[in-house]
Amino acid sequence: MTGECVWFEGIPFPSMECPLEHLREVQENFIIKDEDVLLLTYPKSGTNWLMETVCLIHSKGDPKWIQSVPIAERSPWVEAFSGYNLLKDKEGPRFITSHLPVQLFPRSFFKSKAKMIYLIRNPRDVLVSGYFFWRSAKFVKRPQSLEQYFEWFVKGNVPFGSWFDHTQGWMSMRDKENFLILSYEEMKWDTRSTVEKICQFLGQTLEPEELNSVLKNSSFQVMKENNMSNFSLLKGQYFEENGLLLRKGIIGDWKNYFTVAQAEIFDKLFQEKMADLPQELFPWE
Ligand SMILES: Nc1ncnc2c1ncn2[C@@H]1O[C@H](COP(=O)(O)O)[C@@H](OP(=O)(O)O)[C@H]1O
Ligand SMILES: CCc1ccc(OS(=O)(=O)O)cc1
Repeated sequence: MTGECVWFEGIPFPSMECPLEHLREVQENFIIKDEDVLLLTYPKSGTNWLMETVCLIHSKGDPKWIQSVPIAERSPWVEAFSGYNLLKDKEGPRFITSHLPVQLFPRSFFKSKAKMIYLIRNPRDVLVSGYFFWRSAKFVKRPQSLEQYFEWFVKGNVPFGSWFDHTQGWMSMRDKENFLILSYEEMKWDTRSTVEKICQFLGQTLEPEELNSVLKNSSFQVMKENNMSNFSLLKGQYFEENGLLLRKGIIGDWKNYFTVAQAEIFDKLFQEKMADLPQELFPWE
């Protein structure tokens, strides 16, 4: 194990980019503007795919921006020290990414009209994706086995805390007109319709060939080869290995890893924790 997490309000955060004083500063003093677009996810839900898609929609399918500027500079993570510094002086509409749970998000946001997209994914696939990702990261407590990570995940003892609490928290915004919920699964099943939905939400129109270019340039294979988007620039400082962000990009990989007992524990937990939300919100269930 290298880095440990820092704990803020009962939740573990990556130690390197999210020191305690910084998380407090973000919550209390960062100003969200009405024209901002917020990309909100629990880690490993397809955050970077959504970022790439939104950037390409913004550039009307022209890949120049995504091929020349690192993804973390195009839509910085506000809770990351470096992201915050990029964002705070930026003029005009901003894309802002965040894994923060709703109760720790900048307070100014509750009074703003900023558009928010909350992307969810089957937590079982989130768990497996997270295991392979965090075990190579230098800035969190690394799991030694999937069995260990499963135990941590169901207790919420993983970076950014409990998936269940994160999802419950942000879902409380779901009746707001500036809040769009998407799922990784619908993005995979019908990427074109999902991109059209995002365009409509953002008030952006695309010509058919522009839409085709968005789809092509945000595809798994093209993103995997784009060094501005595949985290290869972070190898060394943040990660031991390359290729962990765009690992498989499929639905249902958890079935290759969970034991029968783990699948049963997870089903029970999901039912207990999410029973009060409409089940149509979770297309994988
Ligand atoms: N263009 C794309 N198409 C499909 N899946 C993508 C994708 N870009 C990233 N992903 C998947 O999203 C997950 C990473 O999520 P995040 O960006 O939130 O960290 C990874 O899942 P897997 O580890 O299951 O492959 C990754 O493969
Ligand atoms: C803010 C720190 C952080 C942690 C993990 C990240 O990767 S991913 O979004 O989960 O792929 C990015 C930033």
